[in-house]
Amino acid sequence: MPQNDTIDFGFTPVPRAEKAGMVRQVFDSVAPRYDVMNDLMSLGLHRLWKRIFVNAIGAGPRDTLLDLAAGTGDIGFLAKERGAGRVILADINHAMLNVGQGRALGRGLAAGLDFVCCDAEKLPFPDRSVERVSMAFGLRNCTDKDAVLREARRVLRPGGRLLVLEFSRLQVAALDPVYDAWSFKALPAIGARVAKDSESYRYLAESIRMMPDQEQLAGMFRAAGLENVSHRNLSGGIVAIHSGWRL
Ligand SMILES: C[S@@+](CC[C@H](N)C(=O)[O-])C[C@H]1O[C@@H](n2cnc3c(N)ncnc32)[C@H](O)[C@@H]1O
Repeated sequence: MPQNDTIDFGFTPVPRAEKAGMVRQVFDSVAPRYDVMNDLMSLGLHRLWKRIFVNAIGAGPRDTLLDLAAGTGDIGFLAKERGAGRVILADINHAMLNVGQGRALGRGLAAGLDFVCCDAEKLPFPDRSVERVSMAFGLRNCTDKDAVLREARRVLRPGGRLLVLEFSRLQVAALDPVYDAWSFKALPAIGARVAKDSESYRYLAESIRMMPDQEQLAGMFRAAGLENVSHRNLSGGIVAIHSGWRL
């Protein structure tokens, strides 16, 4: 098979056309236990990272925020609670969005939130229609990451901003062995016990390692036409927030 027709699904090359379906199966499987697993896998740190991320998004009451790969809603809910105007939660996976809709009702947040099932690589929104686009822990699961960044820029109004929160590269190499042990031994074991699915968590750990590093992702932002690109490491580079503007 020619190299161009394969893409990484974690550490395994798979036919490009099959990755989206395989990712969908992962999130179908993990959806019911996704939130509790996030707390266990990150030792609660994801809550801090997401609060910092939503502060960086800075969506005000007049802004529309499009949150891509919204999953079970954490980013959209926090943004809404902090005064964002319209919030659109977009995800390719019905099971994740269904969990999110239930959570929104439980938090009294249903008004002002729109749930849209769509592919971030091909957005069903008009050009120049939103002030902010965000994506947390979604980009590494997409088949064509460059297409996602181009689509995000297309739907942003001039003066609008894209922010991406993703796993990145640790800045202290001495910590790599500990991080590897946690990712490749502990995570699948916790996944097997709590979510009854070690394979999905093995994929998630592998996909973290396959994610472009801080500089590479910044270069992809620029190649998509975003400007004033910057990034900020959190927790020593375990994750990073990338930002770029449509001017
Ligand atoms: C790790 S979850 C992140 C959920 C949420 N943003 C959070 O931070 O908790 C990744 C999400 O990306 C979604 N996803 C994967 N590929 C996608 C695509 N091409 N377009 C939109 N969403 C996608 C999955 O369905 C899943 O809900």
